[in-house]
Amino acid sequence: MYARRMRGLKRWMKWQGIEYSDALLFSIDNEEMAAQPLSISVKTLCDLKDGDIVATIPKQSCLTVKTSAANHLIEEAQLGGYLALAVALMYEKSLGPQSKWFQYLQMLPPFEPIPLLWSLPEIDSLLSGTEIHKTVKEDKALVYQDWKECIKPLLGSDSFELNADFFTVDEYFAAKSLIASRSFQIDDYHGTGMVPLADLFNHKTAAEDVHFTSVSFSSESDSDTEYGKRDADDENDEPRASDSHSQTEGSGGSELELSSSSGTGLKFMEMIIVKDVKAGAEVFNTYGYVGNAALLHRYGFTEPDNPFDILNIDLDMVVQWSLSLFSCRHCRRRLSLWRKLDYLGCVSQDSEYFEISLNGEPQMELLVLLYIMLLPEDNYNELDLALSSIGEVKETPNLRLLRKKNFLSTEELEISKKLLLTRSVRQALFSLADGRESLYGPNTLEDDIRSFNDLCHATASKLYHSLMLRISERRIIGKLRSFAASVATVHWMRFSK
Ligand SMILES: C[S@@+](CC[C@H](N)C(=O)[O-])C[C@H]1O[C@@H](n2cnc3c(N)ncnc32)[C@H](O)[C@@H]1O
Repeated sequence: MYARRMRGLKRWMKWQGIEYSDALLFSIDNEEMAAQPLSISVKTLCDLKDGDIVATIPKQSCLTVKTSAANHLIEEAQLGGYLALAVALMYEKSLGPQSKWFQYLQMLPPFEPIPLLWSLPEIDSLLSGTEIHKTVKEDKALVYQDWKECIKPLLGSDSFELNADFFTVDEYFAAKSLIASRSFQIDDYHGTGMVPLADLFNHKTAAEDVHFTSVSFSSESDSDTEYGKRDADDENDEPRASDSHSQTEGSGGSELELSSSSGTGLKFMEMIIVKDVKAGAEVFNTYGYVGNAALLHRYGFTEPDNPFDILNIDLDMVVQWSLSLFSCRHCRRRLSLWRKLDYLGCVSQDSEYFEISLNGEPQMELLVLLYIMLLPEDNYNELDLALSSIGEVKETPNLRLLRKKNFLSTEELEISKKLLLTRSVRQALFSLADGRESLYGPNTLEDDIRSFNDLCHATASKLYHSLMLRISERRIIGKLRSFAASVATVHWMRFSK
């Protein structure tokens, strides 16, 4: 059945002017597993060389708000962002064989089993403690709210004549999951859309084989715009929050690696090989330089040993730790002194948090906060006085240590970090590690690893990926403990001069 649909898709791509190399093989990996959603990968039948162009995709063949037959409806209903694209997708599905994308839609999975589509008990049992537990629950509520406020009213309207069966809340969640896992930012005019062929490539972290380039008719070499990679520090690499229309854009769209700032003049996108690929191998794209939390959140899978994994500790947890040792007044004053020194954690929506890197190193801001919380009262008063003085501020050793300008050079930063790692700060890091670990519930890391090793990936995909995420995060907690156990070797001399 799938082979016939695949032939239909290939014929359709030809009609649409989508050209691709004969070397590309679209392989259905799990055809015999009827209960599983279809899984396609792209392989190469012969050696591919760096620079080979393996596909050309006209933008007109992409399913976007601009190209969809739902364009007028979407404009009239004043829908925007990913919500509008979801309506376009649902609308095209509702047209059946009348849709320009019928053969393309026939090969799409009905949905992608990303956590947004998991039941609440599944989310609570599989994701608790992980970086995405709270976000996924919030996403679920917001997506439902979007449907109720923006899509449901369209169903009762005579002017739109929508087939309600294709616009149910379940269909909306399904459309959101497909957009999250396989939409691309095309250009300013088309916005985000579904890009046939490009969305068949699987992801490999930081080891992709193809990039995308937008090509103009007139001057190809001048106007090429690279799409393949994001900068490692691209802020879009984190799950994002809403835009103007929908509050749930972060959960709805991922913008796979095809983004462009190009204008409307560029009519095609090209897929270019960026490193040699041997015959028979899979050809991978990259969906961005992101850790397992973001991969699971947006695309429904994780990777072992992901170098972009990270762990966060909420400011709330630090405050709770502090309240377990000190009075409320103490905590408030110390926190405000930390802010007076111009410190801030990472901020996302309504939460403030600190990052712990893959190798277990806490963000400098966290070390400074712990140090201030634990300062003896005399030192705190001295520091507070120095900061409150009008006119010339009296430099004290602590002020010199804690001022942000000391962290500008790598050498000073490393020295400061070691000085901040007093015995009590290290003890505090252990307590925070314990607190963060307790969020995962009663199962230990060893229990998780044992369950993971006993699993069959193919039949227990949700459990497999959620365990992979828990294990990746808990290993970082282990490294945080090792970091806290490391002994500082720098002396105060430098700062007390
Ligand atoms: C853009 S599609 C890629 C093509 C897809 N395999 C298909 O069958 O159409 C993205 C989806 O492919 C799957 N996928 C991509 N890369 C993967 C990987 N490295 N490991 C597991 N699943 C992956 C995930 O289900 C993801 O949501």
